[in-house]
Amino acid sequence: MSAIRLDNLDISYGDTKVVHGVSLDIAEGESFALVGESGSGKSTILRAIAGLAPEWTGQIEVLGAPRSHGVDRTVARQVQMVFQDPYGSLHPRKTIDATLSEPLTIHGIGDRDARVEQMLTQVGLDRRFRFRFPHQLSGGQRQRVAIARALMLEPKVLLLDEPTSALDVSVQAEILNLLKRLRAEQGLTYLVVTHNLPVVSFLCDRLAVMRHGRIVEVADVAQLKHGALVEPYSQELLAATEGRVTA
Ligand SMILES: Nc1ncnc2c1ncn2[C@@H]1O[C@H](COP(=O)(O)OP(=O)(O)OP(=O)(O)O)[C@@H](O)[C@H]1O
Repeated sequence: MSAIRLDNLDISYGDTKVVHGVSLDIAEGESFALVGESGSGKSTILRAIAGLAPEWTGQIEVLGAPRSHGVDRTVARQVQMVFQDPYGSLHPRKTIDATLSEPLTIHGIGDRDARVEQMLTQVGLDRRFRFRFPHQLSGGQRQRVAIARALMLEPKVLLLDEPTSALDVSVQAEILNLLKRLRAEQGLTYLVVTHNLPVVSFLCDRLAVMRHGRIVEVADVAQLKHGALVEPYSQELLAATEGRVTA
């Protein structure tokens, strides 16, 4: 089954259409990247799938079911988003415990203490972090909390929007390793937005290159690794990022 299927998706902000006719089929368990220049609509696609960009036409299917516009509780349990900036995405006055418990409370799920502790362990955080506030954590630890929060409802799909680009280079590798391990352990599907082609090579199976709100090319990561992207714009992107480790 497809984890995510987009068919002829157009997305607008007010009168401005920023995504044009995007169609994609991402298999369950696959890790798929959206790459391309700034403003090409990558994050907007994630937001539409998550229900955060309501002005769209076309079709969005999540695990075989068409999604409606706006917030959808069923989809929220299946698909969760992780943002670039873990400081901005965590509530500064909530303890890690409160942040991780909240989705369970909203969805009426019990056994909260055990689930929070288990999740902290899964993302490699000591239990003593549980009653700390975000400002008492490092950037990498905060991103681990953001990932933990996204996983509390045991979703099948994670939408990862530049998940490592706000972090120090040394910490980026730790978070990428964590994401790789979690995917393998839990059979997760990833849809990753990144500027960073080495991240795509490390974490993903396929990629779509976007420009001006359209998909230019879909390729396997093997093609990326061998510099064998076909379209001229994809080649430009490859040349521009060659030798660069971070975005
Ligand atoms: N909330 C918003 N209201 C109006 N326009 C927006 C909004 N968010 C994004 N846009 C516009 O939509 C277009 C696509 O933005 P989007 O953030 O999806 O691009 P992106 O490819 O993810 O870029 P980046 O890599 O810089 O994050 C851009 O032209 C942007 O200015």
